[in-house]
Amino acid sequence: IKDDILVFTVATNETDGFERYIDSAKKFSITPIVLGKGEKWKGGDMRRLGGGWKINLLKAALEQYHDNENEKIVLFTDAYDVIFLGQLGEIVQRFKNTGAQVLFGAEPFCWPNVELAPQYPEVSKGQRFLNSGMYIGYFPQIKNILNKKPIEDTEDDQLYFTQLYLDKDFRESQGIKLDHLNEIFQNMNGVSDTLEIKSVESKESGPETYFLKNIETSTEPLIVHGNGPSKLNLNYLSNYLPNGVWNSLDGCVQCKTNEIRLDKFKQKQWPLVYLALFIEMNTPFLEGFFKKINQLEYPKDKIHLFIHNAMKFHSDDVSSFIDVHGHQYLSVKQIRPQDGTTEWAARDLSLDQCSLKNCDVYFAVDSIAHIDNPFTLKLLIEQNRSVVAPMLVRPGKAWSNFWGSLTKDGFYARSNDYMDIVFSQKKGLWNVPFINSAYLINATLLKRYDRLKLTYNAPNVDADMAFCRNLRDLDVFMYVSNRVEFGHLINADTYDITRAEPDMYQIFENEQDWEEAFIHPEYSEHLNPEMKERQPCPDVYWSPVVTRKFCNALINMMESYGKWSSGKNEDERLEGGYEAVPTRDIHMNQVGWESHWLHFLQKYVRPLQEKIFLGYYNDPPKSLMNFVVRYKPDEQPSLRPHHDSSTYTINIALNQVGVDYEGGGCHFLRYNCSVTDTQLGWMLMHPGRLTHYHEGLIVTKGIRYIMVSFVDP
Ligand SMILES: O=C(O)CCC(=O)C(=O)O
Ligand SMILES: [Fe+2]
Repeated sequence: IKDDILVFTVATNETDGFERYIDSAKKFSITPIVLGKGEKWKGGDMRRLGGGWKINLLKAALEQYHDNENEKIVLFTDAYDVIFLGQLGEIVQRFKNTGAQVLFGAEPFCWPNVELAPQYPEVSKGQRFLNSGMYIGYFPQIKNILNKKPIEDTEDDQLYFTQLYLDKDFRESQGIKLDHLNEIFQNMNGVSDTLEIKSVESKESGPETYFLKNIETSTEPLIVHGNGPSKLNLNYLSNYLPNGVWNSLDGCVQCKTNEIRLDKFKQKQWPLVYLALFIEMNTPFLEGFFKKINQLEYPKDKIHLFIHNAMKFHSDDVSSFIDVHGHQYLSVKQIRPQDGTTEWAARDLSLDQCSLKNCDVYFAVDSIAHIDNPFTLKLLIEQNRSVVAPMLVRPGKAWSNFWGSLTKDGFYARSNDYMDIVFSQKKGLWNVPFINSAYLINATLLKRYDRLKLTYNAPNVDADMAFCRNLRDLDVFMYVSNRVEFGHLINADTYDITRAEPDMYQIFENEQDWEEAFIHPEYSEHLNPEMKERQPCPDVYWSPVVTRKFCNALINMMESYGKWSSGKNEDERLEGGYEAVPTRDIHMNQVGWESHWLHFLQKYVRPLQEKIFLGYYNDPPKSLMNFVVRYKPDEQPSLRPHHDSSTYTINIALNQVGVDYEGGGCHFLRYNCSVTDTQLGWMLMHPGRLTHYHEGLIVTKGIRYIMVSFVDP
């Protein structure tokens, strides 16, 4: 016969923790009776004392049952920080095996009154002290315990049970025992280190099975309680437990519950979004940032836009984005650097604005967060969680927008699975203690908690640290998703805005973005051996390498620096102090861009060279002469015939013939062949000596700029 068993819990709010509790119960077909639902919590401050109310609620709930139901079993657990890991039948079986009439969970701390510790019976193994978050017992004994003496709602329930347990006569008369070895109940506080998530391979080809193992007591507990500070450890466990929420075959299974599908609705009915952008630091590639914001696949007339820009340097970027795209949004609110608003105040304000506009979701994106996947906003909404962040990582690095774990004082710590998640070896929806840079918040949260509770403001901590701490305190789960790729993080650490064209200097720190901005979109096709390079003159090869943005930036770098050489033979920049065929130029090292240029040579020019001049390898290529030449009718309009001191020379056109200047080009005397229709961003590559005696043709109007390198001199 089926055991007659009642499962009770107390939960006033349907928090994320409560939902998780219920989900875990459902997995094992357990239907807890939820006491206190919708009521105002009367049990005092749970972080210190209180909880007497839980006793009173259960006492009242049990009144409807008859006293003679001797075989009825009552199981009580907390809700927000508890998950079931096993079948009720198994729980009851193990309970019966203990021989106890009532079994409480045990923990390593004598709490709330440590002075009672000596009164506890000693144990040789496991946990010595009573914890009241989980207990199981026969109905009559449970009733006896609950009715033993009155307790105020705000008095401490654990103290109540502790006192009864320490009364030896009462304890023995009611058959009260503690689950010292965690056969059923695992309270985590203080013993998280002894807990391991284990998995066993399936015998068939199915996914592996997960269970919790206490390696100290060698037990596999059936209900786990992340009491006190251990609730973050429980959050970590619950990414894998109970079995079935995640496995390596199917990825995340649990993440599919409660999802919504926006395509089922007309766009008019899609959630109203409050999109809040934050530029709190000078940020490389902000243009790319805005481009990706603009490309989000979501109706702009369903988006209120908010921008806090704290950086004067970016004022023009922000204005031009708003000028061009602002009108498409439902509304635009802008806070400028001159307004002097602090980060936390701006963030708090944006939450208030979201509520004011009656938004359904709030989406914060910081300037370092590049949302490359245009479906990100839609996917995050469809994920339908209280708070969910798209995982963003610095490309190739372990630096991301979430923390897997926290130190005791709330700083960064790495979880066991952090690297697996960051490098997407494991994909899923992960409950983590800290997120930043980009995240979606369900606006019902903003309605539920006032700005005192849900604020970015706290003394001596960063805004995002303060906010995440508040979320943790409110039992709001923060998820980070790497179910698909969403985007990446910009590294702003070395960004030096005192330079002209600071983005150009980011070739090392933000390679991917640098490439996107500055490398010609057709460049990579030209690496293909099948692709024949254009050859305007014998052994002069012609390929696209850099973008217009690159060309403009390089010219601007040089013109801002402004110290063009005199064009005389004497040149103190050179080792020999002498240049036989001088140009008016500026060297890369004069603008602090030599190492960047050499990297460009190695990464982008060398592969083309290896394809074009077969059998010549020199990696990394060397080059002492890297410079931008300026030809001007009234300055130096041309360059007389010469050889270059190079194995091969590259010559990139930085501006456009017929538009920016007239005349110009490069003439190869041996072949009587000229390249005069040079293309902006395209590179000429030719041998430097012997066969390729050449000259720079006369510029008759405007200014011609080229970028020249003598490679492998
Ligand atoms: O003007 C040109 O395209 C040729 C420049 C050149 O040969 C050089 O700078 O060495
Ligand atoms: Fe030359």
